[in-house]
Formats: sequence, C-alpha cells, structure tokens
Amino acid sequence: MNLLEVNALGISFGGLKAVDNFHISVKKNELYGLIGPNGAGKTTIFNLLTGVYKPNAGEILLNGKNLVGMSCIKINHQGVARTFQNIRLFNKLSVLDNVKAGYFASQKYSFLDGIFRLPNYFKKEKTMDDLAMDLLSVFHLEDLAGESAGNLPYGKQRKLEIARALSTNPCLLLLDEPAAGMNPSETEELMETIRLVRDRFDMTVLLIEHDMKLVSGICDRLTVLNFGQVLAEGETAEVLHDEKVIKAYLGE
Ligand SMILES: Nc1ncnc2c1ncn2[C@@H]1O[C@H](COP(=O)(O)OP(=O)(O)OP(=O)(O)O)[C@@H](O)[C@H]1O
Repeated sequence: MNLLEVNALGISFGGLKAVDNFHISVKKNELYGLIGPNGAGKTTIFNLLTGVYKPNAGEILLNGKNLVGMSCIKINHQGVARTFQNIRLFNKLSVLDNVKAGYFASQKYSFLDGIFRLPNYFKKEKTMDDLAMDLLSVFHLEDLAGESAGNLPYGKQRKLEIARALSTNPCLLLLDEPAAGMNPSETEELMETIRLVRDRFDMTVLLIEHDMKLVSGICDRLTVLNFGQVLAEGETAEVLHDEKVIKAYLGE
C-alpha cells in the first residue's frame, strides 16, 4: 500500500479550478517532488493535504485513511507535518522552545500542574527539553538552543523549521520550497539534511521545489503540475526529459 494516495482531488476558487482531478501515489520512504510553473496549484495541494482547504472533490488517503474533512490538527495527529514557503517560526522564542512547541500535544500536563508547578509539570518539561535537544543535535543546532529563532541565519532557520515539523512525529513531511532564497552551498547542505531526515527518521517526504539541482539531486520520483492538472509523473530523470515538461516548465 502507498503511504499517500490521492485521487481525483479538486478545488475551485470562484471560477478558477486551482486543482483539477489531481492524483499522486507516494510510497513509504520516498523523496517525491511536486514541481510546476508559478500558480500551477502546488501550494494549494499542500493546503488540501493539511486541511487548510477542503476539496470540492476527491480523496486523500494516508495509510488508507481518508483525511478529507479532518481539521488541520487532526491531520497533523494522523502524521502529516509541513514547512512553509516563507519560513514561519516563532521568531521571538528560543530555538529550543520552537521545537518544544511541537511536543506539547504528546507531552501534556494539566493547567493545575503548570500553575502550581506540580511534579508532573517538571517531569513533562524535562522530557520535552530532552527530546527537543536530541532533535536539535541531529541538525547540529544544539549549541544555538538558547538563541532567538529570528536571529538564526536563513539556512539554519530552515533546518529548525524542519526539526519543529519532525517534533510532531509525522510519517509524511511536506516541504514547500525548502531551498527558496538559499545560496548554492546552503542548498547543498539542505539536500544532505533532507536525505538525513529520510534515513534517520524513516520519513516519507513530498516537496515542492523550483530548484532543479535539488529536485534532480534528491527526488526519486516527480509529478509535474500545470494549470492545476498533472502534466507528467514518473522517475525524476525521465520526467525532466519529457518534451511537454520542458515546453511547459523548464524552457526549451
Ligand atoms: N485562497 C485562494 N483564493 C483564491 N485563489 C487562490 C487561493 N489560493 C490559491 N489561489 C489561486 O490558485 C492558483 C494556484 O496557486 P498556488 O499558490 O497553489 O500555486 P503554486 O503552484 O504554489 O505557485 P508558486 O510556485 O508561485 O508558489 C493561483 O491562481 C492562485 O492565485
């Protein structure tokens, strides 16, 4: 069974069919790319997969369970986490607290535990600190744990966003243009990070990206979107040499 199976997915905004009859099948542990021209509907698909938008048609099966109609939080609890095109960290919070934020759902303590600083409060806080520090060390961010997230250089903010997404213990990670705004050496490092995330966390990754070096360097398979519809899909090298993909997106 595929980890993610999407069939006949569609959404319209007014008269615009932003996503139309979209399908995709992603296997467990795949690094899968979703590419296409600006405005093709890629981010809209992420918004559908994460429950930000409700589709007009279609189904989204994660491990066989239909996510359509579930809230964003419920979908996250099912195992879908994402990062955003424009980094969305809690800039004023520390690096550590940004990651800890992801653990609150699994490491709950009561209002009274918190107010009266009961033993359970310290126990859960310590567990979250330890988990968050472990995660930060995977991304070589542990020395920056006390720093405000907003003070980190761009490449490290991206890593922190990925770490925070992983703290919710997902099985599917959605990365929206992770290399946007990065210089070539940051992009190179990001490729390593994404591979590490797949291998170390047994993760399946679906990513939107315009950087073809990153796409061809790490994606096992691709789907190309054009005007909300699937233009091509398959093995990365094959898709990138497809005449209609070159014409519609990559340039001749
Ligand atoms: N909430 C909305 N209301 C109206 N139109 C929307 C909404 N969200 C997306 N759209 C439209 O849907 C289309 C697809 O947009 P989307 O952002 O998904 O494209 P994209 O492929 O992610 O583009 P880019 O590569 O530039 O990020 C665009 O025409 C966009 O204007």
